[in-house]
Amino acid sequence: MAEQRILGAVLAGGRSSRFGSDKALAPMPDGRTLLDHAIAGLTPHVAQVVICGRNGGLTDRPAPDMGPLGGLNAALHHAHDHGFTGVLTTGCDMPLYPADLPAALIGADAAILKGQQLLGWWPVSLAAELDAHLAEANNRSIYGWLDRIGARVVEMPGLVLPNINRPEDLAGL
Ligand SMILES: Nc1nc2c(ncn2[C@@H]2O[C@H](COP(=O)(O)OP(=O)(O)OP(=O)(O)O)[C@@H](O)[C@H]2O)c(=O)[nH]1
Repeated sequence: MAEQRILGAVLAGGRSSRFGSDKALAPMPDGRTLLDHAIAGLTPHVAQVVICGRNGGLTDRPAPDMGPLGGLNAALHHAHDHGFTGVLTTGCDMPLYPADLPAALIGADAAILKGQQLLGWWPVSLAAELDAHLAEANNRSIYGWLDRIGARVVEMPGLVLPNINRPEDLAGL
C-alpha cells in the first residue's frame, strides 16, 4: 500500500440536545474541553486536524444539520483538494482515542471501530460516493452509508470507550 498522508477530522456539529448545551465546549476534569481532548487524540496520527460543523472549522457538505455524514463529507473533500489519501475521524463527544486504533483501521478500504461508527478511516476516493449518497433522500444515517460502502468493522476486545451524550456521562470519567 502506498504511504498514507492522513487528515484528522473531529465531527463537532449537531444539537447536543441530550447534553443541554454545546457539548464540544464542556470541560473535562482536567479543565480542557471535550473538543480539546478529541483533537489531542487524533493529532499524533495525522498531518493536520480539521474541525467539522462549527464556527471556525469546515462547513458541512452539502449543507449544515445533515448529521455527522455532512461533516465527514466536508472532511473528505478537504482531503481530496489538499492531497491527503484519507481521513481518520472521531467525534467531539469521544474524549479518549485509542493509540493503537489507526494501525487497525487504516487500509485500502473504509473501516470503523465496532460500536463506534464515528471512529473511522475513510479513503479520499469516497468523496464522490458520499456526495451521491447524501444527494439521495433520507440518507443521513451512518448505518446506511456503512452498508453502502461495505465498511470493514474492526474489533478491539475489552476496549470500553466513553461517549458523552448527557452531563452525567462526564461524571463517570
Ligand atoms: N459536523 C457535524 N457533526 C455532527 C452533526 N451532528 C452530530 N455531529 C457530531 O457527531 C457526534 C455524535 O453526535 P450525536 O450525539 O449523535 O448528536 P448531537 O446532535 O451532537 O446530540 P443530540 O442532540 O443529543 O443527539 C458528535 O461528535 C457531534 O458533534 C452534524 O450535523 N455535523
